[in-house]
Amino acid sequence: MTILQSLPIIDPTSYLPHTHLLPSVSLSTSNNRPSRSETANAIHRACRDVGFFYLRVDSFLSPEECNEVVDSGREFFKRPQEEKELIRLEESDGVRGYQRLHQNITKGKADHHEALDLYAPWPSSSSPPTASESMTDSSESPKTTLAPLRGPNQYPSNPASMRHTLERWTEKMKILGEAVMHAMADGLGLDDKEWKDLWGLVNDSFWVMRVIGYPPLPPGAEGISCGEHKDYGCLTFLLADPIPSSLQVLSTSSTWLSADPLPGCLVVNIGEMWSIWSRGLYPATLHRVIHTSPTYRVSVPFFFEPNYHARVKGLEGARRKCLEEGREEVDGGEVMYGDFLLGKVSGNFKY
Ligand SMILES: O=C(O)CCC(=O)C(=O)O
Ligand SMILES: [Fe+2]
Repeated sequence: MTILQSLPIIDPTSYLPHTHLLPSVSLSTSNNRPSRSETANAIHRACRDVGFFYLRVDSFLSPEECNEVVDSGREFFKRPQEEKELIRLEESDGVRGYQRLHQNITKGKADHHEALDLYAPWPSSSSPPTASESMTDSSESPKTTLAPLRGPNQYPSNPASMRHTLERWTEKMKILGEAVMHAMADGLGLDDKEWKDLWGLVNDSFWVMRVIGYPPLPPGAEGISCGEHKDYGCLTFLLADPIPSSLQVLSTSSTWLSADPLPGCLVVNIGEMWSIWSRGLYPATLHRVIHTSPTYRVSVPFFFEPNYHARVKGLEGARRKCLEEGREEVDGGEVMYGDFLLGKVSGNFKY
């Protein structure tokens, strides 16, 4: 098995609509980028062998717009605690809004970070709550009458531009989501009809965005900045400030690799829904954050997820690919993404 010292770098330019490329990327320079088949093959290897990769986005995102997102988070976290608490989770549906330091729990342990969590608007066409969608019987339930995930997003008043900055970022991430999904479908060898079917499961993504602030871990303290976990959904696009050695990824060779930010790149990883679609060929990778450097760290993961009501199960194309590569397929069953997500978020916070 190859021991990877660092994460692969994938350039999705050939899958991005030309109209969305930066003006500085002329047709001639975009022709120097990898072809669709080169990108698709590279993404297949990255998803199969590592589960994490760098996505080179310098043809699509300017350094200024990336900095603006991180800077707005940094500004927000500097505001007085009482002001941040005005938009705490409990003011909405218990999952949208500001969470204070240690409010997020991973595997029973409090994480040393604060955050602002946002979700796609609740799908208007959806049916009334089912029993599995209610967490009102939990002793940990927030003091809110709104069912989880059904409340409004909450935006800070300071900085006032943050809402607009994050909404613009969301639109960009959705375009990137389509490009990377398409490259993955090609990498897996799906035909056109199979790609369209897959796209139909993510074309109204129930996305999630977190703006996370990490104070340094106190020296010698027990605890972790963000506990070891797999992401729940489809694809995570992580934008982080340049502080190295914070995010760590468990490689298939069982060593922790540092996924340090690279200029012009986002860090991307695949979540559990891709693990099911790919029949285990693309395992969702364990990762964690241990932030000991003395500088306050800001990261902004955008989770490009399936549609809320998408039914996710192993793809036929993945079965063919497993056979072709002589790999055993893993049956991950079938889940309704929204149910799966609710099961996860309802245990995430201490109120
Ligand atoms: O802050 C990071 O680098 C990663 C955060 C993360 O893994 C998550 O929120 O799922
Ligand atoms: Fe994560």
